[in-house]
Amino acid sequence: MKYCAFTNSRHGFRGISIVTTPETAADSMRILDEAVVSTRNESILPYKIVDIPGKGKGVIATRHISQYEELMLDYATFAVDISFASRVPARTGYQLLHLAAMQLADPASVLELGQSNSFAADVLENVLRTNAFNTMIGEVPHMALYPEVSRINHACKPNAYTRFIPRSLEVSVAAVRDIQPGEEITISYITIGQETVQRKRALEVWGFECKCSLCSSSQNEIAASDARRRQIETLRGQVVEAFQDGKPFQALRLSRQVLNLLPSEELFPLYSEQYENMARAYWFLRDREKTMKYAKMSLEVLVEQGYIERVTPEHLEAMWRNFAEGR
Ligand SMILES: C[S@@+](CC[C@H](N)C(=O)[O-])C[C@H]1O[C@@H](n2cnc3c(N)ncnc32)[C@H](O)[C@@H]1O
Repeated sequence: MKYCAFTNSRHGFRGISIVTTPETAADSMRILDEAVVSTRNESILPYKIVDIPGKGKGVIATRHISQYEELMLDYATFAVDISFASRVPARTGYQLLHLAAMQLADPASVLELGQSNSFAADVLENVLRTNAFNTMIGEVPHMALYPEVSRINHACKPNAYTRFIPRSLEVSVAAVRDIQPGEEITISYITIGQETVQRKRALEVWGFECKCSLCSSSQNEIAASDARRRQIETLRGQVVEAFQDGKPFQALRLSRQVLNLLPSEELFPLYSEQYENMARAYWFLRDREKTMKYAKMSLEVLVEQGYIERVTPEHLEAMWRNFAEGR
């Protein structure tokens, strides 16, 4: 398999270099050939990058940020085909990675990102292992670096979340809840809502011991949070079983219990799922009015969270289809 370093200086804030196959490059004209140029006024950004004790650099809010407000927009500057490392001899691989970085107008925007991986033999391998997010370019999995998002530390009860747009290798960060000036902005690097043991296991690939506020709280608080998370997971599973057993009233009751527990763990991304479950239950009970009410509530959460622009008849029809087909 042949890999090359392709660069487009007119992509996002800093241009982009992609180490990939010529086939993937040919399928990625939008990213590699078109100008996706964004400018911004740095002086009005609602955050700044600072040193955070015990975590290297991090991002803090410089003003109040409202729930679901978009607080950061970033573009991938560097991307590498995931199969590259296993298919190319190490030395050739490192050379190509460095060539790709040097083709950028500002190689330091990549080379100076955080490095905390103890197994990496090269600076760019370290940067990738410490900071990259998985993303698809066309149909092919790649690792991608978003220099500013890369400065956001992980928290197990994060106050922000990422929304990726693979088509343009763009990512935006929005607030899970209101964020106060001076508060550190955090995202979750792993699936949200897991208990301590599962989180530790999932974070092993990142190679750091989590020092977020939840993991640094007292044993009692950690145990209480774990118990609530366990209960939420159990109830979510029971909702699915209730539908499988044809028990919509039970599903309704369980979904309400999940909804009551979500705020204590700040698991706002799960609201939409539970409102959809309630719509599904009322659909089985042939209550058209309530089906519509909860279907709309489910979709309105997605609008607020910035995943869709508005609730359309097509969204609702897709939901009815899913209910009818048991999906
Ligand atoms: C994507 S980078 C985040 C920005 C990084 N702190 C920097 O200085 O550029 C990920 C690295 O930050 C550190 N980090 C992130 N979240 C952390 C946390 N909750 N506790 C301790 N270290 C953390 C770890 O070294 C991790 O490998």
